[in-house]
Amino acid sequence: MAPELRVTQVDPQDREALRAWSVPSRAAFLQSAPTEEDLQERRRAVTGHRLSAVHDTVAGEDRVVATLRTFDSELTVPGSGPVSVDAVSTATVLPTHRRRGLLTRMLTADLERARHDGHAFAALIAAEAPIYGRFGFGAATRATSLVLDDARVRFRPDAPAASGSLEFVPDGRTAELAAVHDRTRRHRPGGLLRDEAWWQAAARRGPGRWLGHSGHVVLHRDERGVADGYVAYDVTDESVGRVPDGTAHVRDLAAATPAAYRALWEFVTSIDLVRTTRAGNRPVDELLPHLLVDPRAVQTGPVDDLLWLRALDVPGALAARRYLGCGTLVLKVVDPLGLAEATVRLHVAAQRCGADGWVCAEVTTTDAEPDVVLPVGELSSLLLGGTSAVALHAAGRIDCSAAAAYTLTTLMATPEQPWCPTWF
Ligand SMILES: CC(=O)SCCNC(=O)CCNC(=O)[C@H](O)C(C)(C)COP(=O)(O)OP(=O)(O)OC[C@H]1O[C@@H](n2cnc3c(N)ncnc32)[C@H](O)[C@@H]1OP(=O)(O)O
Repeated sequence: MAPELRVTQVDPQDREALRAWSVPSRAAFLQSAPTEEDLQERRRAVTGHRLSAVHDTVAGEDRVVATLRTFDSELTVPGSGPVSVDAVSTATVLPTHRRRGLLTRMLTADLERARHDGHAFAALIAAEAPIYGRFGFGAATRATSLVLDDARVRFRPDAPAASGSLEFVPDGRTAELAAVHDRTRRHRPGGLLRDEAWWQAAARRGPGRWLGHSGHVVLHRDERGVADGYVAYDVTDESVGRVPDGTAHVRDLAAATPAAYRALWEFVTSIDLVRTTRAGNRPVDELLPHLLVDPRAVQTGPVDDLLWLRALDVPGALAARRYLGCGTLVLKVVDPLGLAEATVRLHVAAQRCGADGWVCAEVTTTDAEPDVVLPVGELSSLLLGGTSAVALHAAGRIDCSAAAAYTLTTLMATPEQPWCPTWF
């Protein structure tokens, strides 16, 4: 980085500093300069976050030319619920300053800090797939889209029955939605904490927001009146003449019980004047097709990566999750940034089994000959159970025998595919 460039930390409560910080972050994401309202909202959203800025002198003035935002969050890992994670976002560089190493400088400094602060993981959503592998991140969750032909959606007689009740949620009333999400995000690997600021931002409307301009939220309650699911959806109308042709766009659907899951999908696919239901960012192993008489009423795809993970402490990351298989492997983890290099023995024995079937691993550093040599990004993409070690081995990305790749695949496997429904 050129000597005239300086890195500072920005206080979100400093109005002018936040305005200067917001210029590159909006320009790089192809948005216009921030309005007063944008700034107010941004301040609420980033309070308590770490904001880095790179400054340059441009036409004699000090200007922010690059940004990075990180904050402490929680990530659900297989079998053991949420663990702390360094969440990385708003990595932006003005187009006039790209490819001069500014992202590299900000991100490596933050990862070193996060490692020092005791985080075993960092996580981000990558704008483009080629950017973050060099920093030791690997794609750890995938997501897909669904298109439903509503007229063909009929539930099988053996599907869980819909019980309980449904109600529209008035704008801004997010407390019960937050409680439902908090219940559901703890079960599937890849779930992330949504804090109060996330829900405050969700309550506001506009283009690109959770609910867009004209979305609705419907809450499901069980028979005792406890909220256990919701669907947030937007509707567009493509009707021509008197032939109704509306589309419901599911923005978010969370269900803590099978009854809520069925009731919410049944509701959103049976709205009058709506013929098609679309849903984005859904898990790749969505249950819905299995519940239908005609599973082809649901068209699935394309599938894309979503959450990228980076182990910062290899023994800590392996010990944080639980396992369903058993076996022993020595893993040598290579790290391009030198932050998490380690050789560890991962031992999962059946007798360490918990009541729910998940097993704690014994993870010890060792100087034994490794069974598997792998880059930290590849390890990170295996950790939530969404990537096959057999596939990485076949692609030449991890160095081991076919038998060791198989053992690693069975050790890392999870009953449900990891999924992250939360953008940040
Ligand atoms: C977590 C998030 O916030 S994701 C959002 C990322 N931001 C965006 O997509 C907004 C638009 N893009 C940008 O602001 C910038 O181009 C950034 C942030 C992606 C990259 O910033 P830069 O300062 O240019 O990156 P930097 O110079 O440190 O590049 C490091 C390396 O990554 C490579 N790289 C950087 N961006 C990309 C990319 N989009 N595609 C492929 N390679 C890339 C560079 O070529 C360089 O490679 P090298 O070391 O082999 O020379």
